[in-house]
Amino acid sequence: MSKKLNIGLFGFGVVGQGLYDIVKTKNLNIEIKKIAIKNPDKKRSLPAEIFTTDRDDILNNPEINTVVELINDTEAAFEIVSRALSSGKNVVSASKKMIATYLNELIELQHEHGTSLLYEGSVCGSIPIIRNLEEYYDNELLHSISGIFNGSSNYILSKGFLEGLDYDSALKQAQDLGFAETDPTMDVGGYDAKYKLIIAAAHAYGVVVNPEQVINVGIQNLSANDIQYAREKNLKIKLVPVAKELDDRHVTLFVLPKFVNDTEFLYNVEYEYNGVTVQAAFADQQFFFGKGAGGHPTGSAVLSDIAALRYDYQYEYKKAKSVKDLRFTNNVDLNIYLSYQDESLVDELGFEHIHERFYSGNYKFVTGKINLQKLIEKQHRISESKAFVAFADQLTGVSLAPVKQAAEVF
Ligand SMILES: NC(=O)C1=CN([C@@H]2O[C@H](COP(=O)(O)OP(=O)(O)OC[C@H]3O[C@@H](n4cnc5c(N)ncnc54)[C@H](OP(=O)(O)O)[C@@H]3O)[C@@H](O)[C@H]2O)C=CC1
Ligand SMILES: N[C@@H](CC=O)C(=O)O
Repeated sequence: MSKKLNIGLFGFGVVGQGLYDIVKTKNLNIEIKKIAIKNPDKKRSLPAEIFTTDRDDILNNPEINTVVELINDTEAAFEIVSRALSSGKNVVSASKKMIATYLNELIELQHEHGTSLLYEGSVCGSIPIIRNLEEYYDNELLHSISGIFNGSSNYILSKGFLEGLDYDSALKQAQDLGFAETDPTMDVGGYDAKYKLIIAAAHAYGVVVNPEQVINVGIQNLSANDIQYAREKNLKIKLVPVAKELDDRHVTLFVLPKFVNDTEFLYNVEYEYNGVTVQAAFADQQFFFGKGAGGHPTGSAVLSDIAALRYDYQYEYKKAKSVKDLRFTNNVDLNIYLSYQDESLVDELGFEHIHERFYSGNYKFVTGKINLQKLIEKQHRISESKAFVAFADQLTGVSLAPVKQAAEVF
């Protein structure tokens, strides 16, 4: 018999309400006892007695054994989750920024207090990728994980590419549908996809990477010329996070827009759908597909975690224990496309090879091989000068850069 879960829920927005809708249709051995929210004056769909603005009503309540954290405030979420884990309560969270930022601390708290933190809903909404990376691929060597990890930016790209809708209107729709973050720069700037990538990489490779070390370039500077370039080559542009093992000691992570061709699974992933491509040594290529944003899809993943807690499920971070020598690096070479206005940017980026250069009126682009570290150094410059960068290759083309001779380094 599974144990009864008495839940204290933090957050009753898109995902909190979505979870509540699903829970009430089920006859599980779980009960939502109290819901903490921020604004006591907001109109709610449930009786006032269930709500509180005092987090202690949940955290200090001995009857509540499980906390579900679904709020949009990273620091408050970390405080709530830390206190819950430290006081013997298991936690389910979907707050990817909080989890990616504080993953080492959260792993430590679980070890120290013997409590469990599950977060399937934090990565690609309804797609069960974390538990698969943790359990199913436990003994598999994973060459790469990549995909579409952000529903809002994919929604905007699909609306533009398939329906010709302008960027601002498509973003407004993504916000109205509850897909976008409170600050949508998180979505369109590739931050949200990066947080999710970092969480996935911890389970796939056992490396916990500081978000500040990982480049994220978004879709804000995408122009009609870039879309036209893709169309003419029968390509689509998607925002793609990549984690790739380069050799048995190095793994790299980056988030860049990518040209995707029609033989790739991601080509047909549209709107708020997400997709995850796993390239494994023995299983070869596998693809996971599902809704990546929205109250009910995310609520379904949160509920699956809650149900797993009835049987005391915990992540073991198995790869972290088994793979000791793997290190994160940005010292990789990759092929990119850069469309730009400011000619000096191309020189500053120091391409290793230029494959193609094009000038016509106000549309200029270059394709070539570059060191990722160079892109990181010039990231602000690229964004300020309204240049657009995309990964223009397959993952097999991403390689560890040769170590420079001392004379070249200095
Ligand atoms: N929307 C989506 O599709 C997905 C969202 N997520 C993540 O889930 C989390 C919630 O997202 P979402 O539901 O969209 O956000 P919303 O903005 O819709 O809702 C946020 C909720 O958090 C509450 N809240 C904020 N601060 C506090 C606090 N200090 N104490 C208690 N409650 C607080 C708000 O209260 P009030 O109602 O009073 O304003 C609100 O109910 C975020 O971390 C998001 O990144 C993950 C996957 C998908
Ligand atoms: N803002 C996110 C919500 C889900 O994680 C997205 O658009 O994917």
